[in-house]
Amino acid sequence: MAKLLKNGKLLEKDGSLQNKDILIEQDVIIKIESEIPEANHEVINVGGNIILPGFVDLHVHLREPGGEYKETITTGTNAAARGGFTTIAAMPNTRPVPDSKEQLQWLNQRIEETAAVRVLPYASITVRELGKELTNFEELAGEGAFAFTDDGVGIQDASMMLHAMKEAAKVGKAIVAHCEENTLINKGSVHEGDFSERFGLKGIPSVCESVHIARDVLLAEATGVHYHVCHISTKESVRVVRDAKRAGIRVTAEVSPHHLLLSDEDIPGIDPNFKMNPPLRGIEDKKALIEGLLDGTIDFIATDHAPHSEEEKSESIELAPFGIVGLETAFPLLYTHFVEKGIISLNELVALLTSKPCEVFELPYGTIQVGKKADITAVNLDDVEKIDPTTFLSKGKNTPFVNWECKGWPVLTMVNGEVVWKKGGEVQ
Ligand SMILES: NC(=O)N[C@@H](CC(=O)O)C(=O)O
Ligand SMILES: [Zn+2]
Ligand SMILES: [Zn+2]
Repeated sequence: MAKLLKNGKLLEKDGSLQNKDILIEQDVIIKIESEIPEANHEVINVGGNIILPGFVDLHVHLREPGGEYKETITTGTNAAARGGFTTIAAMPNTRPVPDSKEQLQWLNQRIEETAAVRVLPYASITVRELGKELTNFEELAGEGAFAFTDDGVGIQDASMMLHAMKEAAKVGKAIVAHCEENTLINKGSVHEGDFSERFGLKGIPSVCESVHIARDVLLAEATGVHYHVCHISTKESVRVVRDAKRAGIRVTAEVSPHHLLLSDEDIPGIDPNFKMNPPLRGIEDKKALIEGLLDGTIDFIATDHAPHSEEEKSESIELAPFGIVGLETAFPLLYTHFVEKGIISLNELVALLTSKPCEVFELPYGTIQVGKKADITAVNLDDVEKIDPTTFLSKGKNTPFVNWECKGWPVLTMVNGEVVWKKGGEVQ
């Protein structure tokens, strides 16, 4: 039976909201009109809420295999569905790492059996992400690797990166880079700046990230590969990416909601729920990230959802792992702090979470159109709620945004024509 989404308001390109019904046959949108008769369709009433393309998050840690106590493919994708995300890309810093055909086959099978939303698996650049030996890019691409990354660690060796880029270019895949120079980390757990000085903590300097980006854009120029920068965080990094784009180098970048919303000035005290990699930088960095997002230097937003157990996050600031969760709070936070405050339009925010990442990685998702997959998120823009980690479907409760009051919460998420989540918490 075809499904009919009724009573939804579609966000048009000019920013206006139009009452539209959407007819879905199997997993595809077959008709969008102001009034489609109910006939014998299965009617899904979206109750006057706004209808958006399902959100796309190309930077998510699902932790399975090996870290199931932090998150599983099931819990992580349920969290994605609750956050309105219909397609996510899974980072490979798992145990084992998807660095071989067999591991990637296993992962794809597991995704097929247990994921609530579409999951695109990354493969690693180096074997076990150890930075010593390249993986077999051709084999991994053949097995459906979305792109290549060693997220969690930087590629230290320039010649390793050069060879990785050449291999990635050959198979037509991107190199997605966690940029961190090990000799500059300084054993820090926060940004090297006012906060680290005030609290007498070791700090990670901005150059720890930006020197890798500067090196890599030149390597990207030499190889012609699509080079994508993960979780960009410093003003110098933004400048390097801007200049590289101007020079015609094929570089793209993502930024996380937390780096757009917070700087080290906002850290209330020593608290591992404010510890992530890269760290929250200075206020000038935050401003540069927003400016970079507005002028197109930064291409899209990705959460870097990084769940950890409460036990791990209760360790000292030095010992607690880096990372915070993001899937269930991204849209309400960004809507409240950027759209409601008039910094960007709703259309722009939605594009940064949907069509932009899809354009960058040539994915056929991220828009609501006849003939496309029915990946749809309905959002109640008037709903005001406080962020409460005890309600998260993610196993990870590690967020710095506890009790933040936000407006604009997802109410229904559909992937491939199937409702996978509905407000009230019930997972479909
Ligand atoms: N971002 C983080 O702070 N942590 C990530 C690793 C990463 O994204 O580099 C993790 O896997 O926990
Ligand atoms: Zn990373
Ligand atoms: Zn990450």
